[in-house]
Amino acid sequence: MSLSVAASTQALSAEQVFTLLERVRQKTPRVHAITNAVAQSFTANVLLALGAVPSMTIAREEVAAFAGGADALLVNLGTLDEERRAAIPLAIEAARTAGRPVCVDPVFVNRSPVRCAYARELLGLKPDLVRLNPEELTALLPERADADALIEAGTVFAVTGPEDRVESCGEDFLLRNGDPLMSRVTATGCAGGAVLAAFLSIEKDRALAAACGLSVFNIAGEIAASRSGGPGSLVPELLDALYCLTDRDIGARLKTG
Ligand SMILES: Nc1ncnc2c1ncn2[C@@H]1O[C@H](COP(=O)(O)OP(=O)(O)OP(=O)(O)O)[C@@H](O)[C@H]1O
Ligand SMILES: Cc1ncsc1CCO
Ligand SMILES: [Mg+2]
Repeated sequence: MSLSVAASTQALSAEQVFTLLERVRQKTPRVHAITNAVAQSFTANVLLALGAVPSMTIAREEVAAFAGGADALLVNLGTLDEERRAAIPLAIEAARTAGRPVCVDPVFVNRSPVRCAYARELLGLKPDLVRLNPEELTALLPERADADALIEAGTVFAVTGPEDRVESCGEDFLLRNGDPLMSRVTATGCAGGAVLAAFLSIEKDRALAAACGLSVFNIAGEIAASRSGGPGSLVPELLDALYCLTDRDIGARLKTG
């Protein structure tokens, strides 16, 4: 399902992507990630390799302080247990009050009506960005008009898979970096959501931030795949590639438009 309400798909320059990556590295934003139990460690390591700082607590007594003091909030529904259900609205309210971007990853809403209903409530809070797969998008927003209304209200959608689309009320981006091996390691999408949160914290143009963040993550994934023999070695190679990523890497590999 395409969401596009914008006039055209924009190209992205390697300079734009590297400039935003450098801003992330210079600012070292803290991303508070309420993420699933499977993704936690990998997500924290991806943020550190990127040059950001992770915090991950889900304790209801502390989560507002952590989220309110962070530079961005990621809410991932992959293991939506009681503790996370309680923490998520507290964290969103704290991040909103502090004026920080809120990113939502509605993992597996296509597999659970209860989770889908919860995720729709979160959409009512107008997150800055929603990152998801096409199947999750179809389950979450079967009516095109509902998706369009959210986009018009300012939420950006980052739909990932073999190709990635960033859809917004301004510019749209079509991104073609990444490697199929990335989908053979769990939580690459989840960790990518944390990267997007970091980029949204340093750039007010959310669609541009999302496009640059996805490009950085997927170019690192491509480099990692070229150096690894399979999913096991992809993980450390991805962390190393993200940490070492240069303007030349981006210039040589960026595929957009
Ligand atoms: N076939 C592919 N070719 C290139 N890049 C891919 C491919 N499949 C996935 N990716 C990239 O890998 C990353 C993970 O995307 P994917 O859509 O698989 O996430 P996901 O299913 O939400 O993952 P998870 O839920 O396990 O975290 C994205 O950055 C995406 O662009
Ligand atoms: C495998 C799995 N199960 C719940 S979350 C998760 C990580 C990928 O989304
Ligand atoms: Mg996912």
